[in-house]
Amino acid sequence: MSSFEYRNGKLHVESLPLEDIAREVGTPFFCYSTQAMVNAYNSFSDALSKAGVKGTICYALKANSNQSVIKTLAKAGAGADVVSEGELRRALAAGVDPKKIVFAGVGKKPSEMAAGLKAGILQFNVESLPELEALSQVATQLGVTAPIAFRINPDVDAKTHAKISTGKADNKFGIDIPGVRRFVEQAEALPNIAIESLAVHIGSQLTDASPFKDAFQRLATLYKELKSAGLPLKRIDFGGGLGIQYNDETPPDLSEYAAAVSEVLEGLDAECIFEPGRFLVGNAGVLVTETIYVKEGTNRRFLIIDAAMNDLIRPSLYDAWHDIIPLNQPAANAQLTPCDIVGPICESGDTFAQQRPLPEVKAGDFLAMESAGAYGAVMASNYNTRLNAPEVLVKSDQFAVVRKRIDYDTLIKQDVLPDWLS
Ligand SMILES: Cc1ncc(COP(=O)(O)O)c(C=O)c1O
Ligand SMILES: N[C@@H](CCCC[NH3+])C(=O)O
Repeated sequence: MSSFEYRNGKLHVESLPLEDIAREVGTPFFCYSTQAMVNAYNSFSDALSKAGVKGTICYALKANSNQSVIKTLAKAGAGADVVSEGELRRALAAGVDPKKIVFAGVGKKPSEMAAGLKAGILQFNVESLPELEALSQVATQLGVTAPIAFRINPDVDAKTHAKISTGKADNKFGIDIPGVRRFVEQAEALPNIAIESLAVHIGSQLTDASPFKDAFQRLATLYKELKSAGLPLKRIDFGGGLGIQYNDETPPDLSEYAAAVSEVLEGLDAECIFEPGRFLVGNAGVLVTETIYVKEGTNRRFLIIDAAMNDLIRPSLYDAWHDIIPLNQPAANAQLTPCDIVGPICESGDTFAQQRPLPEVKAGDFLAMESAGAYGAVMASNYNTRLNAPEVLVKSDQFAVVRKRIDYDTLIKQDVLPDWLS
C-alpha cells in the first residue's frame, strides 16, 4: 500500500485524509509519512544486504533535519551525515549514536571540529589541506585523535543539475585524484590525525547509474593503491546522491546501485558508509496548500496558492518538477486545463509550474505538491515576512505537528532595535 493515495475520493497519508489535517493545522504545511521513510530505509538496507554489502547508512540530515524525521530513521537503524555544528547537534539531540556520525563539508570551522571531536564521531570527511591542518590543531589542543576520510573528487560528471553536481574537478568539493599522494604525505606528517577512510559524493538526484559506477571504480582503485602503499585504510564512504522519481525520471534500481558497490568492494576488506538523503525522505513528504484565487490572465490561467517559493524553493532554484494534485480526487474523465501555479511572493520566479494541465480547481480547493520531503522545509525562509509552513508527521492514524508555525510577534521580535532607534 502506498503511503499517499486516494481513498474514497480523498488523498490520504497512511490512514488519514490530508484534508482533515489541513483543516486543523491550516495551510501551507508539510506532511511526512513515517511508513514511507521507514520503507525507504528498509529497501535501501535490504538491497545492500542482498548484494552482500555490510555498511552503515548515515542519513544526510541536510535533506530534512526535523527532529522527528531524524529520530524515525535513527530508530530504523540510521546514523547521520552532518555538515555543520547545527546538524551535529540535531543528530545528537535525536539520539543518533556518535559512532554512526560522519561530518562532511568544505568549510568546517575549528569550533565545529571541536564539537565533533568532543562528541566522538566516526569520521571527518576532509576536503583540503588547510582544513586538515586546522583539524590537527584542534585535535591536538583537545588531546584526542581525529579519525578522517579523504573526500576524493573523482572528476566524474554526475549528469544531474549543475547546481547540485559535486564531483567534477571544477567543483569546490574534494581532493583531486592526481593530488592525493602529496596530500597523504602532508597528512601523515600532521599530529593527532588518523587516516581511516576514503569518501566520495559526486552529486545529488542522480538518475543514471553509470556516474556512480565510474566514481566508485576510481575510488576503489585509489583505495587499493593507497592501502598497498601502507596507509591503514579500513572504510569507504560512498556518499549519497541516489535520485528519486519526481516526474518521468527512472532513477537507478536499488539493486543496480548495490551491485555497483559490491562489484568494487571485491577483495578490499573495507567497511562501508552510505549517505542517502533525498532517497530516504523525498517521496515521504508533501506540501499541502490552498488555492487563494483563480486568475484569468490574457493568455493563461493562474492558480494563486498560499504556498510560495519561500516554502519550497526547488522549482524556482532548479526548475524542479513537483507533481501537483488536488486533495479531492478528480473524475477519471475530468477535463484538464493548462494552469500556471504561482505563490503570493512579489517575484515572477515564485512559480511552481507553468502550463500544467489540471482538472478544474476553484478558490478554497486544497492541493498537494508531491515529493516535498527532501530539501523542502530545510531550505525554507521567511521571505516577504511569511510565516514558516509547519511540519506534520503521520504514523498510521495519528498525526502530530512536529514543527509549529511561529506567530508574527515571535518572528518580528527576532529583530532587535539598537539603542538609537528604540
Ligand atoms: C556529502 C554529501 N553527502 C550526502 C548528500 C545527500 O545527497 P542526497 O540527498 O542526494 O542523497 C549530500 C548532498 O548532495 C552531500 O553533499
Ligand atoms: N538542495 C538540492 C540538493 C542539494 C544536495 C546538497 N548536497 C535539491 O533540492 O535538489
